[in-house]
Amino acid sequence: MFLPRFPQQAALAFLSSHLSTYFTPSLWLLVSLDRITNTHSMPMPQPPNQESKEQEEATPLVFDASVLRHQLHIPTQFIWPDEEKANLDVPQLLVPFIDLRGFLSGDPIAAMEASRLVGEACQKHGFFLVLNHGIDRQLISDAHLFMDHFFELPLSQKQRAQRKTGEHCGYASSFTGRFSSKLPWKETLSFQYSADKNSPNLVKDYLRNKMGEEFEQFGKVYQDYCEAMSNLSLGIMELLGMSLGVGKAYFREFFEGNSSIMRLNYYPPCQKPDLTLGTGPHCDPTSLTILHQDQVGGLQVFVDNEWHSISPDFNAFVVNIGDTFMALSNGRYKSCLHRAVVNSKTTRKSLAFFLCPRSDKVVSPPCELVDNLSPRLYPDFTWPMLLEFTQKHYRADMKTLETFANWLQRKSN
Ligand SMILES: C=C1C[C@]23C[C@@]1(O)CC[C@H]2[C@]1(C)CCC[C@@](C)(C(=O)O)[C@H]1[C@@H]3C(=O)O
Ligand SMILES: O=C(O)CCC(=O)C(=O)O
Ligand SMILES: [Fe+2]
Repeated sequence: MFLPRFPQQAALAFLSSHLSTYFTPSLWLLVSLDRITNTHSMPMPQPPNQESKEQEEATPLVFDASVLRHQLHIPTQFIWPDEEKANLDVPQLLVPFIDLRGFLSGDPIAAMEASRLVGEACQKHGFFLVLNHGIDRQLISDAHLFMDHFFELPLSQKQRAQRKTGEHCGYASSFTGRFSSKLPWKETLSFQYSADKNSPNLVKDYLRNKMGEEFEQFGKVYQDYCEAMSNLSLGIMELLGMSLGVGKAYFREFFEGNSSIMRLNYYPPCQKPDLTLGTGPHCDPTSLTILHQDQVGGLQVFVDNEWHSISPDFNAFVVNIGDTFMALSNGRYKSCLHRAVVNSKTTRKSLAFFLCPRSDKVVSPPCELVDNLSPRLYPDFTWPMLLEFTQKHYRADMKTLETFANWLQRKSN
């Protein structure tokens, strides 16, 4: 557990300056060499898990689903250990369907009821579904359609947007250059969205610049989709604030001008779906995830010591709490372990919007959520600090927040 040792602001200033020193390019090189040679000579605590080392050692291998599909044996890097292997036939999770129609039209009674249901789900496992969310059906269909166009392009064209090591945006094919084992059976395209008024076309410009002029329309669809997701998440933040007793404006204001991540997940069919995983078990390090899955199904959530599925529903978004919101709520609301399984017949797609605070926002719970009975569980941090942790030091899993908090604490000692 985190025990504050300094006044909070001082601790944060100390940690951020330490972190930025740690990552100046020349020092970063030293740190990398230090990791490779394992001499541990740097005065900083070492990153806590395997992945930083894996990132150095990964043997690039190309994930080309159209080739792999015809092989009898899948490469060993894609085979997950027995204790993590997928079970495709699991019971369904009982998650509440929360109808947002009344809340979105300003009905205070409907808002109270929606916030009660949201609060109940977030204390238990952090997953719920929203219906009548006000997002245009055509926009959702277009977002899926343009995903098909993108992922069906030849590899060389998708690689125009190739994601570089240490970066979280771009096209990644199974993370073959990033990790060397437990590779996910998927391709992804991720990009940054900003709700800041000064960056109204970030998504559109990024996609057009990377992919070419002919991707103008493609960029527009995802620009609009991200904007719609950002607005929906601010509404959900009102419900979360009401349910936690801090008022509806608190978290909405915290996430205004958010700097979020949009990710397109594309899972090709796999001849051995019981040996592999599309996305490994993890808790999202981000604040709130709004997911739209196609009709195929594959999302599983670990509740009451058992994996459960969440069935697809075109009319619903799956919403879940991430580690950053768990820290903001001082542990009241749970960020829950989940994964995505693949199947042998059909490609599966999902659209994930990861709400993240603006980079200068300090993640620190409101005073109403801290008292003698509920002391601070996590140190102050900013989202870029946690993001950097997941991209350079630690492969996100079920323990990301705990490991990050301990890492920060050791750094501050
Ligand atoms: C900040 C992030 C890291 C990952 C993407 C995301 O934007 C949110 C979730 C993270 C992830 C999906 C959790 C599972 C492992 C991971 C490597 C993946 O399979 O995609 C994670 C993402 C990452 O790029 O590190
Ligand atoms: O594809 C899915 O259903 C889940 C993906 C996921 O958990 C993620 O991208 O963080
Ligand atoms: Fe996730």
